[in-house]
Amino acid sequence: MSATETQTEAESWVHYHDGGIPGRRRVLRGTGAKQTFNELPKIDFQRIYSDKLEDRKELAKEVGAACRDVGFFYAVNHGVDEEMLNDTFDALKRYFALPTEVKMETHNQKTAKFRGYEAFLEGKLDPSTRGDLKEGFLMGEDATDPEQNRPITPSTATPRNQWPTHPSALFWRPALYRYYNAMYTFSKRMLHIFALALDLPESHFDAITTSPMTNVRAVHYPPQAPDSNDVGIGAHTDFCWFTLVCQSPTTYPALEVLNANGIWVPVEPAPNTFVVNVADFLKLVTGGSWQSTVHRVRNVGGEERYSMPFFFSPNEDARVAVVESMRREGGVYEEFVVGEYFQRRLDIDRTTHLGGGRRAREEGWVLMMLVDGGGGGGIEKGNAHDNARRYSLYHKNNFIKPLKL
Ligand SMILES: O=C(O)CCC(=O)C(=O)O
Ligand SMILES: [Fe+2]
Repeated sequence: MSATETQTEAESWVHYHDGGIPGRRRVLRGTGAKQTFNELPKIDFQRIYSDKLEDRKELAKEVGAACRDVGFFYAVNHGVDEEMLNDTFDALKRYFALPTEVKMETHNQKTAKFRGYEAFLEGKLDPSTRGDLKEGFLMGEDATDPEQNRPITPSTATPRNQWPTHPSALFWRPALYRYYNAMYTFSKRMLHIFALALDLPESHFDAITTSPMTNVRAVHYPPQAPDSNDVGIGAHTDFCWFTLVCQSPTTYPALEVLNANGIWVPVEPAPNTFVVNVADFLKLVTGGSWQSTVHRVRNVGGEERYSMPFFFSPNEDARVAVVESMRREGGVYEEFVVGEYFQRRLDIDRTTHLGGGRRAREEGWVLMMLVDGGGGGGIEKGNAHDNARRYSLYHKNNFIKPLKL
């Protein structure tokens, strides 16, 4: 049993953090157990490239069910070049093997958007741990990087990414850009499938994703002792629109997804597949009927592990709200600005080591009940601390008001 799980005679709870805010879920077994998932659905994505709308709609139906019931699925036959994906993993191995001083040239604390190198234990998604046992490198949308081929307007003229300049590290930028551009293109198609899954026209989200917020985080998880309290990445939900994860093939699964019974479901690495998950924004705009499911990484199989999540969100200045068809009568729905919400969540992450959770609350960030979505998360009535009731973090001045249930 890990440090994030506690046991008393009568009950056991699993603890996690959602937007920097602690939550817990009762572990349910036997007759008390709920209907929930015990594995991730595998969805064949060949149909994403079909010329026939019926094929894409059929795919969207499966995707919608997975988003509602699990919040996670495997995308198989995604069509993104396998050799390029393998080459990118090789580049990750090479990059993280570089001397620390080469990597620290681009330390992420030097940028407002947290871009660049993150050293071991600097991330701390679960404050009950000593920090995440991982190192990473974050890059993302940046109109000043010519690889992105975007018009530079005054508002986007400031560089966001940092790239190493040491000769031994020059391979890194082109390697990461090959991956970034391929995932970007795939994500745009994926967005059409999400729109269809919500019974919206395929192009519904196009207007708010003309220059989307996107990130690749390359991550290296060293092997951790199986009996330690460490985590590779602490239990959390993602704060983007959706995430695509490529994970390196380890024999023992390291990524784990929390089901409604408080059981960590392992996500086996499957060759040439993406693990796709709904994140907080998509949960938000679906009024909570799609799950942004809690997950974590514990790399206890004795192997080095590498992963490269691609995070996708709408344009920074996009104003979004719950889609019309998912609104409930009597609910209060306000628009919020994607970039503002995103930056605050980044700031909270950045300051976690410095008491970020408390500071966030002092600054007016509050935990609010979003909606009692069923499916993967389930509903746990009667316990105000239980995050299974689907709370989320919003700023009291700017964003969504609590929904009346
Ligand atoms: O490494 C992984 O498989 C997942 C990482 C993750 O959850 C994240 O970066 O948000
Ligand atoms: Fe994540």
